[in-house]
Amino acid sequence: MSHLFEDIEFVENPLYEAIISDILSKKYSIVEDFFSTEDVTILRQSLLKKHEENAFKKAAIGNRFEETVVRSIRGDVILWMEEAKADASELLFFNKINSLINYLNKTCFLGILHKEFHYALYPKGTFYKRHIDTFQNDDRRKLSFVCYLNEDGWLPENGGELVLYLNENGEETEKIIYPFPGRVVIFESQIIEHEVRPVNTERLSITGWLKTR
Ligand SMILES: O=C(O)CCC(=O)C(=O)O
Ligand SMILES: [Fe+2]
Repeated sequence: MSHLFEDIEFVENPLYEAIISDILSKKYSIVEDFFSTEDVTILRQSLLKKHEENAFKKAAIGNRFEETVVRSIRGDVILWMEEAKADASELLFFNKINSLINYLNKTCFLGILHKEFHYALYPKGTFYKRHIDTFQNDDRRKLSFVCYLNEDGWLPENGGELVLYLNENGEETEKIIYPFPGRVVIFESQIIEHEVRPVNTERLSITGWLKTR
């Protein structure tokens, strides 16, 4: 039977395998250095340049078609990324994402057909209250993906922790995740409630979703 597989080019990727095994066992995965220090610097510069050009807008709740800006729920400003118009730094980002998606589709049959990503900047004093990443009218988001673009040396007192609310043996526990540069957090969009605690220092990231259909 082995000849059936001879034509399929497949190289096992230990990093992606670790992500898959985490998600299967605990619904989330934390990956250090998904992006190298150089990649993070390039992506941070891209974010800051676009922010200086006033391209960001206040983030809304609801999907792109039913948006309301509610500052008491979320205070970040965002800019949606367009792969078709990606510059060199964004291509670097999308190349890594596409490689991960291809791997997930080959190995897990997740059927990821679409993706959406935005830059996010949380000004001092802002937060994103506890929520889930899917909408009543749209359940296509399967995996949430957050990548932190902060400077090296992010301190716990800077705030801005991502808190995942997990259910361990019927009890709710909090998984506290600091937004260290290069760190990526991936979790099941339809299951994991989470929040961003108030930030004391501007906090930079790219957030996105891998979607079906
Ligand atoms: O920035 C983070 O850590 C999470 C952001 C988030 O939950 C969202 O944008 O839906
Ligand atoms: Fe979220």
